[in-house]
Amino acid sequence: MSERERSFWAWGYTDAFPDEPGRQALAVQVGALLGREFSLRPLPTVESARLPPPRVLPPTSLAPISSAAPKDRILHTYGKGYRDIVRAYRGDFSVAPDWVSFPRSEEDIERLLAHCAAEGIAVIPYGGGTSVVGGVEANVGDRPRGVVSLDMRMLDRVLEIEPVSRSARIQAGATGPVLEEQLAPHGLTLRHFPQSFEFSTLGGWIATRAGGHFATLYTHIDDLVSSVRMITPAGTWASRRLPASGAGPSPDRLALGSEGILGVITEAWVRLQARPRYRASASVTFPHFADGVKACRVLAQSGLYPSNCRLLDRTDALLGGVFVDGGAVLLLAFESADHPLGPSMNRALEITAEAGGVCPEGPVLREDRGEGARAQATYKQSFFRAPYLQSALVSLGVLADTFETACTWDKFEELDFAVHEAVLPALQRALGGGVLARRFTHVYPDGPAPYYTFLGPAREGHELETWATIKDAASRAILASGGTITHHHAVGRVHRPYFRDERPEPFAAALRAAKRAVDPAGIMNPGALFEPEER
Ligand SMILES: Cc1cc2nc3c(=O)[nH]c(=O)nc-3n(C[C@H](O)[C@H](O)[C@H](O)COP(=O)(O)OP(=O)(O)OC[C@H]3O[C@@H](n4cnc5c(N)ncnc54)[C@H](O)[C@@H]3O)c2cc1C
Repeated sequence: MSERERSFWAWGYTDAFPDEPGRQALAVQVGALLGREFSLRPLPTVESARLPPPRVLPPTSLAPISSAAPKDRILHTYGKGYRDIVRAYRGDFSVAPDWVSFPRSEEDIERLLAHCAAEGIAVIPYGGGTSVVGGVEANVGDRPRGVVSLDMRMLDRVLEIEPVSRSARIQAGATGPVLEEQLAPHGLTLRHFPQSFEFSTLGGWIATRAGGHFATLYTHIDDLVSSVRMITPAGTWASRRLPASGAGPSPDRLALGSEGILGVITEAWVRLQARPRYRASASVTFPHFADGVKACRVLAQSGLYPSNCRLLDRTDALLGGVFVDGGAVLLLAFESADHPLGPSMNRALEITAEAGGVCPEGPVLREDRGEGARAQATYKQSFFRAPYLQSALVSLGVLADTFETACTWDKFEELDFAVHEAVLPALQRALGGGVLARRFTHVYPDGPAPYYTFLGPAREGHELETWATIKDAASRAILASGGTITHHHAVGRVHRPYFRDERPEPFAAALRAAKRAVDPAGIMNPGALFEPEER
C-alpha cells in the first residue's frame, strides 16, 4: 500500500497537487480563455468536513478488516467527478458510508456479504474511487439500514503469469501502476491506460467497461479479459478461461459493466501483450475540424489501426497548452513489438494529406531497445497532470467537466451540432458564457467517440445546480441525435435516467431478474444502473 497521502477532496496525492504558483499560472491561463480574472480560494481542510455519525457498525467478526474512522469514511464518500469534488471541497460528506471494509481474501468478502445480506446493509464495491458518475456514492435510497464501502486495495497481486498464452491472473484491487510494475519484469504489459490509470483498478475497469488511452483495437478492457471471478451474495461466479467461446451468452459479458450491482469482482485472467519496441508519431494540422473528421474516418476504415488517433479542435488543444494554426490537430501514433512502422505511418500521412492535413515537422520514428518502462514514463508525463488540474480549477471557482459519447459516422455532424446548440446557450444562460471543446478519444470503422469539455466561471454556491442544467442539456442532445449516454465513463447514478431511455425494456427486466437471482436481498450497490427501489 502506498505511503503517500491521498487528498480527501481533490484528485490524487496531496504532494502532487499544484502549489500556489502553479495554481496562479492556471488562473492566468483559464482567465485568458474565459475572458475574466480568477483568484485563488483557500483550500479546504479535513477538519472542516461534516459527516453524520455511523448508523451501524461492523460486527466484532469483521472489525479487524473494517474502519469507521471519519477519515476513512470521508475518503470513500465520493468518486472524482466535478460534483464530487465540489461537494468535498465544501466539506459536505452527508452521504458518507457507515464504515469501510478492507478484505484480505475472498473469504473476508463472503463473510461481509453474508452479514450485510442478513442485516439489510448495502455494500458498495470500491476500487480506486475514480468514478465520475456517482458509482461509489452511498446514495442508496431508504431501504438499507446502513452502507459499507468495500475497498479492494489489499487484493492487488498478479497471482500467475502464463507466458505461453500471454495471460495473467490478477487480483481486482490492483491499480494500473501496481499491476504494470509486476508485469514489467516479464517483458509484458496489459497495455490498458485510462487517464485515471494512477488510481483506478482492474476490478473497477471491468465493472465499468473502461476504455484505455489507445484509439483503436485492443483498448477496451472488454477485449482484454478472458475470464472473471466474482463473489455474489448467492455464490461464486467464475467463468472458464478461454480465447473465445460460442457457448451461449457470455458470463464475462454480464460481469463487464455490472458496476457492483451483481457482486464483487475479485480477480480476472487478462490478455497481455509484449512491450512495444517500435513507435512512430506525427502531428497533423487541418484547416477545419470537419477535415480532420474525414481523415479520422478514412484512417479508422483503412485497416492501419493507429494506436493514437486523437483529433483535437482548436479550443481543446489550447486547454492542453498547445496553439494550433488551423481548426484541428490530429495526434497520430503507431506502436508495435514486432515490426518497424514507417510504412504504416507513411500511408496514414497520405490519407491525412488527402483530407487537407499538413504535417510540417514530419513523422518521428523510434526504436526502443529493451527500455520497457519508457511507454509508461511517456504516458505519465503527458497524462497524469490533467486530473490534478481539473481539481485545481474547482479551487479557482471554475466550473469544468467533461462528457463523452459514441455515434456512427453518418450521425456525427448532427450530434456535434446538437451538442453545441444545447450546451453553449446553457452556459450563456447559467454563467454568462463559457467554452466548449471537443476531441475524438477513440475511432472505430463505424464511428468516433467524441469527448467534450466545458468550462465557465462558476457561480459560488450554485455550482451543482448549474452543472446539472448543462449536463442535462448535453445528455438530451446526445440521446436525441443517436449517441450513447456513455462511451466509457459508465452509468452509475449520474447517467441512470438517460440509461433508462437508451436500454430496451425487456433487457432491463432481464438484468433486474439476474440481480434478484444473485443478490436476493438487494444489497449490492443499490442505485447504480437502476433506481434504488427498482428491483
Ligand atoms: C480524471 C479521470 C480520468 C478518467 N479517465 C478514464 C478513461 O480514460 N477511461 C475510462 O474508461 N474511464 C475513465 N475515468 C473513469 C473511471 O476512472 C473509470 O470508470 C474506472 O474504470 C473506475 O475504476 P475504479 O477502480 O476507480 O472504480 P471505482 O470508481 O472505485 O468504482 C466504479 C464502479 O465499479 C464498481 N466496482 C469497483 N471495483 C469493483 C469490483 N472489484 N467488483 C465489482 N464492482 C466494482 C463500483 O461499485 C462502481 O460502481 C476517469 C475518471 C477520472 C476521475
